[in-house]
Amino acid sequence: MCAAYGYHILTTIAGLVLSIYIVSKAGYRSRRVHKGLPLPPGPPGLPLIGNIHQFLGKSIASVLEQWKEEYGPIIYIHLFGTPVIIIGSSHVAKELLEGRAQIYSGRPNFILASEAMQDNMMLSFIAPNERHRRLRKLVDAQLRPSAVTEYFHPVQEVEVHRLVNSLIEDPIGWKSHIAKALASIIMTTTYDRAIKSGKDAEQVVKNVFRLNNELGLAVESGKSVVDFLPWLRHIPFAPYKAFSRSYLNFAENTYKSLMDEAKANLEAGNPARGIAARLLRNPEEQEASYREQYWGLGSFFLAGSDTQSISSEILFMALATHPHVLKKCQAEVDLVVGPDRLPTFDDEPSMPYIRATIREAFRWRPVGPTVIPHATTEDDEYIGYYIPKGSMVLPNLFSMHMDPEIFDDPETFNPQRYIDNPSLPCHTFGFGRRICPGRRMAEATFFLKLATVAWGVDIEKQKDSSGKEMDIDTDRGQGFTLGTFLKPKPFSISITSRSAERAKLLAAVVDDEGL
Ligand code: HEM
Repeated sequence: MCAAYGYHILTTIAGLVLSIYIVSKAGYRSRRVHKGLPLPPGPPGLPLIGNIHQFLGKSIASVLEQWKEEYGPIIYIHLFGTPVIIIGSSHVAKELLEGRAQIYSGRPNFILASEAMQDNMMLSFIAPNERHRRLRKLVDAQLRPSAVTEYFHPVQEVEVHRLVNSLIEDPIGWKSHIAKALASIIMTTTYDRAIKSGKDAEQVVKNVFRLNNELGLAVESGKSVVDFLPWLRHIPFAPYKAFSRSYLNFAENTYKSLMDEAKANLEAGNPARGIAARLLRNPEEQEASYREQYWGLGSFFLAGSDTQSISSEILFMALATHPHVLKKCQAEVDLVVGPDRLPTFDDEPSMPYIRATIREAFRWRPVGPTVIPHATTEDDEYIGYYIPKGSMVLPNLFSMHMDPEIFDDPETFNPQRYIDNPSLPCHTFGFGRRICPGRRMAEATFFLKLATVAWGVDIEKQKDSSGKEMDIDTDRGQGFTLGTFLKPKPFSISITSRSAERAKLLAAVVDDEGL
């Protein structure tokens, strides 16, 4: 990790020096006017580097929020001459990212994160080209609503039961139980490979962490100079190359060996219902090559694990700090389910408050406050402004989700707002043609998880040795770190079973379901 970061810094410094030389030769782009149209407003930048220095040492999200206050919901800046459009309102996001999806569904030129580190194989990072079409088709087909119900629900039920049982048996380890359960859902539904032992879980969670974390370093806006100065890739010993080669080998081996294992399992005649097995059983129906298939499934592993476990930590934080919300969830579950059975997916339509609580947690502290940047594939004009082709488009979810004109008292965690007005927006899963294809699967897991948690346990702030409640800082600046994801800083909670009878019933179900 440290070595990877070191390479990254070296790459950045080398890039900066070279960029100043090249850009000074070429002349930097000033605030352009095209066919008489101005660019959107924005903070003035410096010659050559643009606005990059304004992010140094600050959280990107807080800088963007401050700019929204000053310049409004659509802002223009540039980073080394690459135009960047920042969107700070739901209305503008819907008009552009959804209404004009044919122009706004590109991805920036992620030379480090996509080309060098992933050989342009990872769905989330590639431009809307033929490969993207094949991979998105494969992923959408496997995550369609009927597949989620048929293949995912049985696995989600078993894993959620095991999770809540582990929370009762070992409350201190709550975070690792969550990470393990969510990784296991992905591994079982994708590769028929449930995580059984603690050691197995540790290895999978470690792999996911490495894949996400190193990629995060490369994606954070403005950190990868080669993305803004593509000619740097022609320098033979550019230091980022060693780092990216090592990442690519690791990712390729991880995704390929998971698929190869699923293939061997199938060939051995073992029962297999996972996505890999479904693809492998019907090779003639697949447009995507074998390599594309294992990278396509790798996108579940990469995009579906940390996003869900960090969002779960946020949900638990919200429950521990808003006891009246947990009480209302418990009252709803008790009314619909009662004490003598566990919640099921069939209960979902009768549990609007549970659904609203999940949506509110996604709104309140979105795990990716700038989602994955989009890019424009054509020049465009919007409300009298010129939007250049090739702009990076950065949705600023904090400004959208905390807009006082849309949300009453937006900083307050209040699920009731989605009951009173179900059409209130929540953009945590992104936009338009690039919207998260795993959202239905994630929402299903979150429904059953919260319903079963509310059925089975109480979550409260932890008390210290003198019996005083320990503070949990929920402030999105102070209480969180923002790297690849918005992640709560460590906090302690107390988890206890609601009654001995419920704990016994749950343990018996887990026992029945086996490992
Ligand atoms: C709480 C859970 C999750 C959150 C908050 C989340 C959020 C996101 C966001 C914000 C994007 C980018 C959208 C955009 O560019 O507009 C995305 C893309 C993606 N997500 Fe998720 N995600 C979650 C779970 C999952 C799961 C469970 C899977 C798969 C099983 C998944 C697979 C993907 C893939 C493959 C993409 C790339 C789509 C593309 O670029 O065309 N995600 N996700």
